[in-house]
Amino acid sequence: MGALSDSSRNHIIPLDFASVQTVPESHVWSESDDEYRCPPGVRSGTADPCLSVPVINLWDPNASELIFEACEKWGVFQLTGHGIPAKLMEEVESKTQRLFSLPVDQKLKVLRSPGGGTGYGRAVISPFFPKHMWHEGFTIRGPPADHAKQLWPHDFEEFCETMDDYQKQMKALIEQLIHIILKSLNINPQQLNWLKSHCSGHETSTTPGTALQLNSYPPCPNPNRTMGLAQHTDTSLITILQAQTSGLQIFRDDVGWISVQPVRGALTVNIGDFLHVLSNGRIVSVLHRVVVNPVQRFSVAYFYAPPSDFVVSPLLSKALGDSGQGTVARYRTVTAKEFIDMKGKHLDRALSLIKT
Ligand SMILES: O=C(O)CCC(=O)C(=O)O
Ligand SMILES: [Fe+2]
Repeated sequence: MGALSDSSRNHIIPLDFASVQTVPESHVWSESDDEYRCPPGVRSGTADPCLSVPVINLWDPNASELIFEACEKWGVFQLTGHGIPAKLMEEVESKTQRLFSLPVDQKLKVLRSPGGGTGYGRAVISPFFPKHMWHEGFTIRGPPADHAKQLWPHDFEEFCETMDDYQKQMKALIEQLIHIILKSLNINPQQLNWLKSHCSGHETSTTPGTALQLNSYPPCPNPNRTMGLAQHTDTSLITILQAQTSGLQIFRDDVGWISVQPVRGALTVNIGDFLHVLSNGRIVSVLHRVVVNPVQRFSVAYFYAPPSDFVVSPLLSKALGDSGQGTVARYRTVTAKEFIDMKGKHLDRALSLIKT
């Protein structure tokens, strides 16, 4: 491997967390990094501890209204009654733990390649921040067999089966949620004609773009001076997160950072940029980050985006018109791929770059 690719590799390799006793300077987020810890003009620290993200049961007769209200006000909610078997959620969690518990030289066998979309490595948003994050990740797109065979040559099938099953169930749940939200917006779901397209496991320009992101936030000797995952919005229509431990915080303009206290068995549903644009800004694309605990934390995020060729623009409807937001498109038209590329170059400034 040449010198150039070695240095790009180094930008992807996470710290060997097991071998450090103190937090290295490269991972210390100080007061002067506050502009990265907090949106401009807002004090760091957390908001009213009594304020909490809505918890919605999908079986509630008013679930559709409650979901839409949460999307407009919060851009995030915890979902119970979602129908994902507890056993599958436990298996995904334990296989995630097993992966991150491997010795570092094993994990490096499946290192993400520079510019690549799958494998082990630092958060892809890392280059936008001055300090490194207390985090290691593993990204899966479609069947993870190639990487799993490298990690566990003799028993890779179980990992693949669990992750495949989970991805299928997440996809179906997100499509159900998108239907509910489009109905509330009075938008005909046929405008998104790829919804419920058959999942062959292989993505094309006409199938939804999906990814499963396994995250580990290792135990930290000085959690107050580190950042698990710096603030960002997701480049998805919807992201579904599974995590048993606290650490996720979401930002609300009117109150600041709020911790999401995981409800047992619930999944956290985050609205991403694409749904924000399709709703002409009516639905919030939630800004979020992860703070570090003294104990290790794992999370699993499933991202669902439109097909790369899909032309994304506000779907104006009477419902939007009624609120005065429907008559003028607040975002210009871009393909999903163009927007993803803009996000890769500009991160959270990408949305403002497509504002009309
Ligand atoms: O770990 C979490 O709770 C959040 C992860 C996340 O935001 C992401 O992977 O985009
Ligand atoms: Fe995220």
